Amino acid sequence: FPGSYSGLFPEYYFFSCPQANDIVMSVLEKAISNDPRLAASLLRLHFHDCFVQGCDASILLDNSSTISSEKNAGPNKNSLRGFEVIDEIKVKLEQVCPRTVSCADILALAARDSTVLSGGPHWEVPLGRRDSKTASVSKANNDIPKPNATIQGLTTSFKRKGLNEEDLVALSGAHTIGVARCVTFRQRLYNQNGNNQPDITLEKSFYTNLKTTCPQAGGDNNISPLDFSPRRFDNTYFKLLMLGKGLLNSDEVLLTGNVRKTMDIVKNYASDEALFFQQFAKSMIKMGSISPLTGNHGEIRKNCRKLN
Ligand code: HEM
Ligand SMILES: [Ca+2]
Ligand SMILES: [Ca+2]
Repeated sequence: FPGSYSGLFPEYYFFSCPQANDIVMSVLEKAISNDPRLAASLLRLHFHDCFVQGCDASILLDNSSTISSEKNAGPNKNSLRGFEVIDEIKVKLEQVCPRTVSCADILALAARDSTVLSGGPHWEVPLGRRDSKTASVSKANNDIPKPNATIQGLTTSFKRKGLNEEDLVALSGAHTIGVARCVTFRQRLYNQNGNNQPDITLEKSFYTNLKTTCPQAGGDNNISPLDFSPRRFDNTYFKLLMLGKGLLNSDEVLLTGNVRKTMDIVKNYASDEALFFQQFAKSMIKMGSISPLTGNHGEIRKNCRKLN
């Protein structure tokens, strides 16, 4: 069952590569101070990995004669970032502990460190994932939720991964950092229900401002922050949902989707940041445990972009 006990544990590299965690952190400290958005991009990479075939670094494989890269799937194309930093970490790890630390574990550590470096909670990352020998564009298209999803669509797609409403709301809180492109929220501004009307749950001044960033035609790649403190991992995201200032449809419906459970959780996180941090850490461990490859399954890639 996905999300249940996984065989992963934080001390996995205790003897084989005790420097692993420090190497990941030291590369990220530098990279994120040069480009703060990288924290958001790396957190998202781990999500888009885990939701497709499990946390197996399938997301990192480039096109080749045998691989059709997930990077070209709808939710990923022209959207994912951070691959070069993962490469940099992998090169350093191969120098110190060759063929030992998986790319899937690098993604999990990078997601945690990105959260910490942005001011969010710390958790011990269970380790021991191995890397896939396959990728799936079709699963990437099917299993990663869409920004115009309804609350039912979101709960269903998370349930399929063994994640409940609590996980859905807490993990959506990752949108406390980073940005989204106009194409991902345009529908809400101009044609929410096929009637050429905006989403009525959008707060008026927020709506007016968004229209200047995201015109009805053109400007597809113009970006807007997912919350008003897009470099700071805090609970502002949930406070904004309460004000009708969530950027994506999938954000706002956590409150307005008429599901009592998610609604109540949004309110709790908006008023209690510590509670959000605590649940975010728990849910990240759960998400990070989706169908890992262990034992003699998969491999430890030398280069995260290709099979050995
Ligand atoms: C609940 C369903 C979710 C949907 C529908 C969703 C959708 C999106 C979309 C459309 C974007 C903007 C992409 C673009 O402009 O190209 C985005 C950005 C982002 N997402 Fe999600 N997301 C969801 C859940 C998550 C989860 C679970 C995480 C991590 C735990 C996450 C982390 C992020 C981050 C950090 C960004 C900003 C990335 C950057 O600035 O580079 N999202 N998401
Ligand atoms: Ca994967
Ligand atoms: Ca924030």
